[in-house]
Amino acid sequence: MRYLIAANWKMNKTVAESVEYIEKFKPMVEDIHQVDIMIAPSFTALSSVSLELNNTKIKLGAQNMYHVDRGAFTGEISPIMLKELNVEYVILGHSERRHIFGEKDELINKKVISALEYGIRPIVCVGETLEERELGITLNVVERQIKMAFAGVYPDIGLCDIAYEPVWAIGTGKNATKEQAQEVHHFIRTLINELSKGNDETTRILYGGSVNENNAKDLISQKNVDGFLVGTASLDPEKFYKIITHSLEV
Ligand SMILES: O=C(CO)COP(=O)(O)O
Repeated sequence: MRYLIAANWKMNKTVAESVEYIEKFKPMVEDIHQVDIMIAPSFTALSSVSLELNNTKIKLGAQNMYHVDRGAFTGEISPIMLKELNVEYVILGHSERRHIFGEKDELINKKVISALEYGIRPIVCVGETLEERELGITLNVVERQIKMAFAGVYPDIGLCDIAYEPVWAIGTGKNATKEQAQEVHHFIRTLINELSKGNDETTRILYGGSVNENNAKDLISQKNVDGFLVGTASLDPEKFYKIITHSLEV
């Protein structure tokens, strides 16, 4: 399994700041070929970052998209607009989209289907809230989110990646322990194996939620942790680079 180490910059960095980051980061990872590296900047920086990443191995991602190719959808971004900028990955169903903007499983499913149609690889985010964890329903929540996100496309799960991001671990500095992560990742691996009838060999199950240069090695050493989706720590090229190098050590 080729790991994927992905940066989700969320609503951070202007165009100038994004370009400055990439110029610093590119030479740092020039000789790293063993893992896939992806960066998802803000929509306004996609075009400039796309040019910067030309002729590098670093992949470009978007943080969201709408599922329709054009039309009267004020404020939305379509898959053809992303394709034009060489976007290869799209983060879908992030908990901030679900909880702040009210995205439901049904909409996430439409977006997954659309991304696959346009050849953009979805990274589908799932994860429980603190309340759900305390109620002991973490695995039920993750199962529902996965079954609904991939409804109608189970045989194509291998064309997607999944990020397990417990909501209580995002931006809190309180990451899941390696045991907590492994338990859910193992559950997801078994579930997608069943759903896709064994077609999931290329699906990476990423962990996200307060990943940093100090906890990355412990987390990635777990059998079913196939990479990371990093928020805060990815905003600093040195920290993001360290997370990548730790994932080369396992
Ligand atoms: O939401 C995340 C990545 O998508 C994780 O964010 P943090 O790394 O800031 O906790």
